[in-house]
Amino acid sequence: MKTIQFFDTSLRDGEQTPGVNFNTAEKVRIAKQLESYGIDALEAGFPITSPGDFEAVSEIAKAVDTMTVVGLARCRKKDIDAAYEALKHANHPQIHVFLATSEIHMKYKLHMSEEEVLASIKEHVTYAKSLFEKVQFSPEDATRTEKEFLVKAIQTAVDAGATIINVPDTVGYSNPTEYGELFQYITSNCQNIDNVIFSCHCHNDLGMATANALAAIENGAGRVEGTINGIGERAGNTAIEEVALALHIRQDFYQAKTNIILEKTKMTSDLISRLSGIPIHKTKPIIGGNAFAHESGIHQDGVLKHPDTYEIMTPQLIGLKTNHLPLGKLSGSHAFGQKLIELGYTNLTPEEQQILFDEFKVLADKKKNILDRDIHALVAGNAISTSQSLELKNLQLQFTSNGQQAAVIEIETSDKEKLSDSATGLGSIQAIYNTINRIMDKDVQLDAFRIESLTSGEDAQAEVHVEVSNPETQESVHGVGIDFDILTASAKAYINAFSKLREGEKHD
Ligand SMILES: CC(=O)SCCNC(=O)CCNC(=O)[C@H](O)C(C)(C)COP(=O)(O)OP(=O)(O)OC[C@H]1O[C@@H](n2cnc3c(N)ncnc32)[C@H](O)[C@@H]1OP(=O)(O)O
Ligand SMILES: CC(C)C(=O)C(=O)O
Ligand SMILES: [Mg+2]
Repeated sequence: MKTIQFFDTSLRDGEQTPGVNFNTAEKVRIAKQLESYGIDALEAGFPITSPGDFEAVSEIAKAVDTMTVVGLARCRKKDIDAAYEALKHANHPQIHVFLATSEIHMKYKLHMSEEEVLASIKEHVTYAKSLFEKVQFSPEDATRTEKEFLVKAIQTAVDAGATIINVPDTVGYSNPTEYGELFQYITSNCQNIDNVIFSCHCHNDLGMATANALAAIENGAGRVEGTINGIGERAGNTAIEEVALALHIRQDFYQAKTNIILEKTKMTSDLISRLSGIPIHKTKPIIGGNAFAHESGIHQDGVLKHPDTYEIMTPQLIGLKTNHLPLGKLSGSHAFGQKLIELGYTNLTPEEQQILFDEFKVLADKKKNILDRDIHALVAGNAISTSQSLELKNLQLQFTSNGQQAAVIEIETSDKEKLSDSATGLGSIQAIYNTINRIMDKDVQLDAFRIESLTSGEDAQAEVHVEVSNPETQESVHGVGIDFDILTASAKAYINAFSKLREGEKHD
């Protein structure tokens, strides 16, 4: 089985992500993490670009032990000298020399002819080889380069001493079929390449960076360049964790292994995300927040019965503790029942569970994320409504911005009698409470009103507490109402208090 190497460029191409700027200490920390993650070679920077980049490459060179440390250089002697200086303390130094070979780049950017480009490659790779044992050459914009000329450029670099040839899809233009064929074309047309490692470097402009890297591997690439979380110039680079996991999970197909310690994937990804300030999209493969989350009922039921039904890898494989079954409107009774058990509601009868499940579905239609506290509230709310003799059946409000508010309310008694009426008030809550007073034909006194948000977010559930007293009997009761809507929760709390007053009257 072949071994595929990983060349990480999170600190060089990754730092070309607009807005990303790692300081030296952060870069050293990342380098150490990448070494422990099993990265074979780390492009620590482009030393000529600034004193800061030079210092970071030097510090990483000193800090890293077994991993190869790479410095980038244009085909300019001063760039190669700077890389040499920065890497002089590295245990395993490597230089990466590049020059664009596509007609567009040669004509408009470099203002160089094909002959000048070939001469520059020969001169600078030869010079790099006089200072470094490991020399990598990249024909920038290879995938838009005329193929015969690309082979000439690569052959020139190999003849001058390059032992690693990287084939960049600089602008993310290629697709897996073409990119794979390009590796076939290069390897069958270049000479003396027995000891040359071919490497791929893809950008994600058309969303094909991972697929292209895998196509390169299928066609002879022994090394993959990429970044953690796929950060990088424009739409980013190949995400190393995606290729590493694809090779692992589909070893049957790719017949390849890597040196990556997969269990460190999540912590490595988290570190890059934290220090780069680039959050990971929820649906990002492997490391996105939803990668191991199952929301729909049929999937949740399957995963509860056997995770393999809907998971091609375990969360533990990438260093996560567990998968996640978020509850939402598409969840089913199995997942809901499992959540009730997790939260300690183990004594519910099947009928009680069914009532709660029906209420949960109504809530989930209104609320995007159902949190544990929502379930607690649901159970608590249900306990309130099943124990009370009055239940809110309907509430309608008419709101005017500069006048009296009006409410129409229907209440059902435990004998299934429906009572309804309407009233106005200065505010919506006063209108609701005046209406309930009319329905109950009693003027009680509202002594206290308190509202709490049970969960966070715009769609949080509200819990309303009221203290109500009967002036005739001096009896004082506490009522509570829980609902997604504040005004409904307020009505429920008041009705709950009335239920208690009625209970008290019955017992007198
Ligand atoms: C595909 C990639 O990701 S390539 C890497 C991109 N990374 C960066 O650019 C890192 C940050 N860059 C920098 O700090 C600066 O661009 C530097 C220090 C590298 C160069 O700065 P300057 O000398 O001011 O030049 P500037 O960036 O404006 O222009 C680039 C010059 O390099 C030349 N050049 C570009 N690529 C190469 C190359 N591979 N070999 C030789 N010369 C090159 C350009 O033709 C241009 O030359 P010119 O000044 O003769 O026209
Ligand atoms: C420097 C080169 C390899 C590069 O980043 C690219 O071509 O995308
Ligand atoms: Mg690049």
